[in-house]
Amino acid sequence: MEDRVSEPSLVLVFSGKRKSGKDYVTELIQQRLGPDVCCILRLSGPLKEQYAQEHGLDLDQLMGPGPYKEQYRADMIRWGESRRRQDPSFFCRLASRGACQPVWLVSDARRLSDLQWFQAEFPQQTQSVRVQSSEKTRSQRGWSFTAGVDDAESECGLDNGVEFDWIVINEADAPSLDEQLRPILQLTEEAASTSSVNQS
Ligand SMILES: Nc1ncnc2c1ncn2[C@@H]1O[C@H](COP(=O)(O)OP(=O)(O)OP(=O)(O)O)[C@@H](O)[C@H]1O
Ligand SMILES: C[C@@](O)(CCOP(=O)(O)O)CC(=O)O
Repeated sequence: MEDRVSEPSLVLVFSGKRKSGKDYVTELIQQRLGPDVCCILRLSGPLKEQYAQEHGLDLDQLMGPGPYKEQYRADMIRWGESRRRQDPSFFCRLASRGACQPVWLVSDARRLSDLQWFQAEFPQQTQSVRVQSSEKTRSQRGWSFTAGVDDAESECGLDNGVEFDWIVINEADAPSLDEQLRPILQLTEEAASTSSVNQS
C-alpha cells in the first residue's frame, strides 16, 4: 500500500461503452457533492497528457467529448497498452496520486486490471458502476463502430466476469438519472459524513 495522506471513504469505479455517458454521470454526481467532497479520476488523463506532449496535440480536445480524440484513439490504446504490459497499475496510480477527497469517482475503467487495482488497494471502499446505453443512443451522441477499438479490450475488457454493484441505464426512456443515482448519492453522502467524523 502506498503511503497515503488520506484514504478515500468510497471509490466508485465507473465503466461503460464509448458515449454511454460515463463522464456525464460522474460530473452529475460531482455537481451534487461538490469538488471538496468528491473528485473525478480519469485513468485516461495521464495517458492523454503524455500522448499529447509526445505528439504535439491539443490536450483539451483529447480530454473532451468531441470527434478530435477519435482520430488518435487506436494509437493511444496501443501506446497505453504498451505501458500496461510493463505495469498494469501504471495509470491507476498516476490518476489517483494526490487525490485527497473522501469520495473518488473513477470515470473510465476499461480493463479488469483497472477495477482489480482499486479493489485491492481499497477493498472495503470500492464499488463498481456500469453505465449502459443502446447503440442507437450512443450513435445519436456521435459514436460509430470502429474495428480494432470497439471489438478490442479497451471497449470490451469489462463486458464479462464482473458483477457490477450498480447499473445506470442512461436512456431517455429509462427512469431519470436523478432517480437512478439516488441510492448512489446516498452512499456518497454517508461516506462523506463518515470521513468528516473520522477527521474531527
Ligand atoms: N443523459 C444525457 N443527457 C444529455 N446528454 C448526454 C447524456 N448522457 C451523455 N450525454 C452526452 O453524450 C456525449 C457522450 O457522453 P460522455 O462523454 O459522458 O460519454 P463517455 O461514456 O464518457 O464517452 P467516452 O468513453 O467516449 O469518453 C456527451 O456530449 C454528453 O454530454
Ligand atoms: C486510450 C484511451 O485511454 C482513450 C480513452 O478516451 P475516453 O475516456 O474515451 O475520452 C482508452 C484506453 O486506455 O484503452
